[in-house]
This record gives sequence, C-alpha cells and structure tokens, in this order.
Amino acid sequence: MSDNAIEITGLKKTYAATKKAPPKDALKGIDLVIPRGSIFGLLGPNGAGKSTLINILAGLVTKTAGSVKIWGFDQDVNPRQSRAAIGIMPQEPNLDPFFTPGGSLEVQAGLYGVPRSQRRTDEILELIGLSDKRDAYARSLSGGMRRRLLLGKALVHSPQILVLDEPTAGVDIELRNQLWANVRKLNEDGMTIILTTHYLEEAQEMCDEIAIINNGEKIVQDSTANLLSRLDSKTLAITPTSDSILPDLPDAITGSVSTDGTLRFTYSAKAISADQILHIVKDAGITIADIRSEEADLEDVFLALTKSD
Ligand SMILES: Nc1ncnc2c1ncn2[C@@H]1O[C@H](COP(=O)(O)OP(=O)(O)OP(=O)(O)O)[C@@H](O)[C@H]1O
Repeated sequence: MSDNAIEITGLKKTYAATKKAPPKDALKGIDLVIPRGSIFGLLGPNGAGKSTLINILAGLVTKTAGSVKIWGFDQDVNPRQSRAAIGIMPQEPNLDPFFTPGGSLEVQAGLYGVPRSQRRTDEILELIGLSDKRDAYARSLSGGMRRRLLLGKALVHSPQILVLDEPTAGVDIELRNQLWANVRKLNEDGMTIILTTHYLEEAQEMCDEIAIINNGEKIVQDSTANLLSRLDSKTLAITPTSDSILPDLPDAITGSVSTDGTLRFTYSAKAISADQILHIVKDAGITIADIRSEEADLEDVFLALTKSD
C-alpha cells in the first residue's frame, strides 16, 4: 500500500480548438505525489492549470493522457473507489436555492450512496456552524454560510482527501479563521488536505508542502521550509538616530532608503555577513537607533520561480 494520497504521472490536458481559439495545452505532463496526512498547497499564477488539475481529480474534466491515482485507486481502473476517496469544495457556490442546509447534505450523501444509518448530517452541520440553519432555505444564507455549506457537502461521504479550491477568495477575516480552524481539525483527525490559494501568506502558514505550477508544468515541489530557505537573500533594516544617506556599498549589497528614513540592505547571506554591513554603516558615521532582520517569504520565492523570462 502506498503512503501517498495522490499519485499523478505524466498528466496532460489539451482543450480542443474552438472557432475563436487554437487548442490549448493546459497541462503538459505533470508528475505530482501528495503524501498522506499533509496539508498540501498547489500554487501558480492565473491560468497555470490549477483548476484543470483539480477538475481532473474531481472527475469533472477528462484528461488527455497520464495516470491519476487517488488513495491508491487508479481513476481509470477503479473510478468509484477513487471518487469516494476525495471531496472537493469548489470555488463557486453551486447551491440549489430551494434546498435547506440539512436537505443539501442529505441529497449529497444520497448521490455518494451513503446509507441513511451512516449519514453524519447533524455532526457536519455542527462542524460548519450551521446547526441552527438546518431548515433555512439556501437562498436566505449569507455568503459566508454558503461557503461553509460547500465545505459540509464535500465531507458527507467521509473522504480521506479534501480539496479546497481558493476557499478564502473574497472571504472576511473571521470566516477565514473559522475555515482554517476547521481544516486544521480535519487534518489532525487524519484527513489529507489539498488547497489552492492566491494568498501566499496563507499557504506559507498552513501548508507542510507546496508545488508551484506555471504554464501547465510543475516547476517545483518541496516542503514549505525548504522552499523558503532556497532564497538566501536577507534584508537588514536599520533606523538611524538622524536622517542619513546610504553609504557606498559593495556590489553584493543592494541598499535603499524608505520615506521614514529606514535604511535597507539586501544581501546574500552566502556572500556577506550582517557584521560586515554593520561595519560599513558605522564607518560611514551612522549611529543606529534600531535594527532588525527581514527574511524572504513565500511571495519572494513564488516571484523568483514564476517570473517570465
Ligand atoms: N474549458 C476550457 N477550454 C479551453 N481552454 C481552457 C478551458 N479551461 C481552461 N482553459 C485554459 O487552460 C489554461 C489553464 O486554465 P486553469 O483554469 O486550469 O488555470 P488556473 O491555474 O486554475 O487559473 P486561475 O487561477 O485563473 O483559476 C488557461 O490558459 C485557460 O485559459
């Protein structure tokens, strides 16, 4: 038995040409392994192919080539088992306005063939904080409640893997925090989580491991910690006691002065030490009121890896 939640090999998707557009290679042969139990981030700029990949996992888009195994089940060989192992929270609320939250969850469970005795409607309503809205019409729910109901619908068949496609786009901070608390709890209970997000700070905070795709190709996959340590550029921010200009700097250091007078020195930790920078600053007669070090974040890594040549 493999230890992976998802194993994707040589995955390709070409959308057929239309009258207006030529054929589009949205995925150009992706290999991707997602370990069980992880919170995994799938990142990439707009149009990179993330939705195509997720829709293939969900069985909504037919792949052109390659193999997809979900919880060890090949999509083409065991379609029923592979579908049962995964729950998808889509980007767009696709709720029937005439169903109540309780009704939506029951119908969804029915679609997945969950026997009545094994349905967890009340437990799921409790988890998503909609117990008191069990019998309210979906059209009367707030945007935030609808999002939570989408999460609930993805959970009715107790999947081992939960996919969240841009779950926090346009969502307020309170709902975002609630959603992440739910997701962490599900992960602690053993569920593998895959998410796409445009908020890199969020990915940095939530994900153990990250893959970045660009133009239909995987450009990197690594633990979040390793990705962050790839960029060894650091910044030393110095607040001088009085207005100061930048001293002359060697090529290995880039300097800037911000409007509040802070001097910033960006450098490669391999090439130069913070101590050397402090010497340069002191030798220029600058006295230091405050000093702090700024590390590269996921945004820097993302930009460095996806910038077009
Ligand atoms: N049904 C379709 N027919 C033709 N081309 C498509 C179709 N769906 C997506 N594409 C194209 O395939 C490429 C990948 O799109 P996809 O939606 O998978 O990207 P994405 O990474 O999810 O982007 P976003 O973050 O904007 O949602 C894009 O160039 C897109 O225009």
